[in-house]
Amino acid sequence: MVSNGEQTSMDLQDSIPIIDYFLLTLGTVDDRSKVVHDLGKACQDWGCFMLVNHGIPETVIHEMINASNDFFNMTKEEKVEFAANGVLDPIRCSTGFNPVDKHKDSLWREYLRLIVHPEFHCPHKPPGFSELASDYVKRTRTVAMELVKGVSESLGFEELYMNEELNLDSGFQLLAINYYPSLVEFDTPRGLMPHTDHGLLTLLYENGVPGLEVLRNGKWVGMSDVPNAFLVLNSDHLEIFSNGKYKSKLHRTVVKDERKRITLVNPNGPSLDTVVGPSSRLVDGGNCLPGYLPMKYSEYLEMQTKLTMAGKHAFDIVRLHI
Ligand SMILES: O=C(O)CCC(=O)C(=O)O
Ligand SMILES: [Fe+2]
Repeated sequence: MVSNGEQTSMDLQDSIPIIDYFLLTLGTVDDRSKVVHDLGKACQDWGCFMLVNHGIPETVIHEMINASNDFFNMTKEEKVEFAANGVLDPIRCSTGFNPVDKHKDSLWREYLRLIVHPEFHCPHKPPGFSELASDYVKRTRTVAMELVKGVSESLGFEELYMNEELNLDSGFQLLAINYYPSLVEFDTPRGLMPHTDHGLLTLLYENGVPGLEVLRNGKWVGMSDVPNAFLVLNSDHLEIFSNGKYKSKLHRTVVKDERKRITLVNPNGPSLDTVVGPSSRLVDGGNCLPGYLPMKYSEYLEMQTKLTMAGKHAFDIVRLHI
C-alpha cells in the first residue's frame, strides 16, 4: 500500500491505514463504531489514511483531472487574468518555487487555487471547467464533512460537535490543483517543499503518477496508488482543536516519474472568522493544559503565507511549549 521512501525499508505491517467511507456512513451501527475507532487510530498514529469506497464516481474525478489538464495547457496569455498573490484571492494561478533560495534546489509546479466554499469561484475557461469543478467540490465537501463527524466522535464528542464549534456550515474549502509537467515539457526538478496544510482535513487525489511522501517516524514514505482512493491528511487546525492528539501531517512532493502529475487537493477548514484553539472539552486547566494559542482562522492563513515566503513554519507560532 505504501511504497518505500528512498531512505529506508518499512516494516510491512506498518502500512498506511485504509478507511472505508461506505461502512462509516451507510454501514450498520457496529460497522460505524469500528470505523470511527479506526479513524481515530489513523489520525492519532499516522496522521493520514487512504479513503476507499467514497462514492464519488471515477468518471467524475477523471473528467475533473482532464479538464484541469486543459486549463494548464492554455497559453500563458490565456491564464494571465487568473494570476494573483493574496492568500484570500478567490482565484489564484501561479507557480511554486523554493522561497528560501530561488536558485538552489528549487522545485517546480504550476497551480490553480480556488476558494470554493462558502462561495464558489472558478475560471470561466476552458469550456465546462467551472461546471465540473462545482460538481466535484460539492461531492468532496460532503465526504469531508462526514469524515469530520467521524473524527468528532472518535475524540469522544457528539458527531456534530466539531461542526458547531468550528462553524463548518460556512467553512472555508479550497480546491488546489497542482500540475507538475512531464519531463518532455519541462526539464527541471518538480515537486513541493515539506509543509503541513491549514484547516482540519485535506483530501488529495492524484492522477496515478507518484510523488507524494509523508514523514513517518522520521523517514519519508512514498504513497503508492490505491485505485480510486483519496489520501486524507490531518491538517493544522485539527491538531490545534484536538489539543495535539491528532498531529498535522508533514508532507512533500518529489516527482521522479517522467510523466506529468496532476493532483486535486481540497483543504477543508472552519469558517474564516472562527477563532480556533484547543477544544474547551479537552483542556481543564489542571492536568491538561492548552498546547496552542487560539487564533482567528483568517489571521492564521495570512500569517502562514508570510512566514512560508520567509521559509518559516507558521504552525510553530501558535504551538505553546508547555
Ligand atoms: O500535489 C501534491 O503532490 C501535493 C500537494 C499539496 O500538498 C498541497 O497542495 O498542499
Ligand atoms: Fe499540502
